Amino acid sequence: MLHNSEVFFIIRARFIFMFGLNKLFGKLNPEKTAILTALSQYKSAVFPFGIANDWVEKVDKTNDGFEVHLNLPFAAKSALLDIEAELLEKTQTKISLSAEIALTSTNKFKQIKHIVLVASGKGGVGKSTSAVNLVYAMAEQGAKVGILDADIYGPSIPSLFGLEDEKPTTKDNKTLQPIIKDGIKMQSIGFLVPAEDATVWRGPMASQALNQLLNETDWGELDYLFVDMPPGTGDIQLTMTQKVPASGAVIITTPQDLALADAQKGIAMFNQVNLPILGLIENMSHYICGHCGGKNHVFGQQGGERLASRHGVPLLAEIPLDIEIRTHSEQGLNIAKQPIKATENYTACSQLIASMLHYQSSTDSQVEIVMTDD
Ligand SMILES: Nc1ncnc2c1ncn2[C@@H]1O[C@H](COP(=O)(O)OP(=O)(O)OP(=O)(O)O)[C@@H](O)[C@H]1O
Repeated sequence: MLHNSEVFFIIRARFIFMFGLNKLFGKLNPEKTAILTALSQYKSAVFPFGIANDWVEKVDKTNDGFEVHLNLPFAAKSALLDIEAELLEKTQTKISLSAEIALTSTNKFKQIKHIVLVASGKGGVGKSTSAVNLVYAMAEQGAKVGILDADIYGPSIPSLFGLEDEKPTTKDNKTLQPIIKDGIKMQSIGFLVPAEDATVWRGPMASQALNQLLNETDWGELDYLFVDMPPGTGDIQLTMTQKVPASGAVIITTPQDLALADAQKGIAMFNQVNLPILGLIENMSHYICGHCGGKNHVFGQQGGERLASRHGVPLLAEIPLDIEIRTHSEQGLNIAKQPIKATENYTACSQLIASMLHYQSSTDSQVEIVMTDD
């Protein structure tokens, strides 16, 4: 038997559904209703609750099907092809999707919706390379993205973007303009002081420098700002973590035991300050043989998976050890615009991060799906 609150929930849900449809189309139309139903039933790791009706901006009839425009509340534009394929299968109608990315979350800092820390317990595991490639992938999903190089002791953002000779400018003598490449805004101590000066900085100076770079850069509006943290889990990293109003952290590790042990310390550090861990990325996870296509687990197997499941955090990606990743990074190339296989990993990973940040901060979606039994 239904309880009062359940009856209320059902009436409310129906009201929202009907009102939403009427608002969109004036009068209900069976073909359009079927499209909305199919969209809401589409499920994937990135869209665990389907495509909500209120993300649908408009549905237009064309000569051979429909055009549907979405306002997606997180960056996942390249999922549209997959969604189109499922809609075709379900409705037997050709449906072309287009989308704008319009985050609904409130700003976490100034005009920045989300700040994501990219950390590693150990140096040299590919943290900066992964951070830069995630940023490229996220921008390709239609988001406004920035990256802050907090790796004060070894700033590598200028070289990974191929912008070593750039110098930030100021319009008002108070704030620095970020350097911009492919629409991505960036700031790094490496643009401001010679590398040898940065390496001698002590802890307080390092976290002060991070604060200044974050506060005194004119970031403008950003959906996601990634922070490339210094490697390690010591006091400096802890202080930095406490000073940045981040939404979550991503930890990069390799499958080696030593790296995994340090990644575990990273998990403990973020738990200590109650910062949600969005997931682990196992970098240099395996090597695909260029001759036979076989997978070689050069540094060990399933270490990232075991660590992730032990701590209840998602394993976001297993990125191969790939010569093209290294060469593209060394040349400062935008990996998301290159036709290389490894790009898929960063694309999938960036969508998962965007989705998790959305559902983590969206109270609306929780209100609609939670049912009480009192
Ligand atoms: N998946 C990969 N495949 C091949 N090479 C990689 C991969 N990831 C990173 N590398 C290479 O490994 C080296 C170290 O990467 P990177 O500088 O990103 O590590 P890091 O963890 O940021 O280091 P640091 O601790 O010094 O900040 C670089 O030469 C980079 O090109």
